[in-house]
Amino acid sequence: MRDWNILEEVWQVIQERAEHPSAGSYVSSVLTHRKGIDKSLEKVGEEAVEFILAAKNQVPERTVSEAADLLFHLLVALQASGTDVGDVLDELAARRK
Ligand SMILES: N=c1c2ncn([C@@H]3O[C@H](COP(=O)(O)OP(=O)(O)OP(=O)(O)O)[C@@H](O)[C@H]3O)c2ncn1[C@@H]1O[C@H](COP(=O)(O)O)[C@@H](O)[C@H]1O
Repeated sequence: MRDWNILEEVWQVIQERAEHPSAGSYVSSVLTHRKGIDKSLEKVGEEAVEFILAAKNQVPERTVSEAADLLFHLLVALQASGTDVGDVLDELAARRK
């Protein structure tokens, strides 16, 4: 089974960027965007559509790449909305049958 720690690592970097915005950081640029949370939500929407198209058209490399974009932008949007990813994990765990 693959190591899922990368999701936690990326989440930690997103927290770090939120607490200490830095000039060259893409995450900081999204979190401090003039559109506010809308920028982050737009990215989730865009990447979801791109993922759907790649999967629907059965293009494996693009499906992987767009899924990574979607997961990344979902994590950024969780941060932008003040949601703790730990609560999302708890919710998934509570749904286990
Ligand atoms: N996983 C990612 C990641 N995936 C995509 N991107 C960036 O997302 C940007 C958006 O690309 P798009 O083509 O979708 O969009 P665009 O039209 O160019 O830009 P916008 O729509 O966002 O304005 C690109 O600049 C990519 O580099 C990412 N930027 C950062 N990360 C992770 O976040 C960490 C922190 O990054 P920084 O905040 O840049 O230090 C990195 O170490 C990575 O782990």
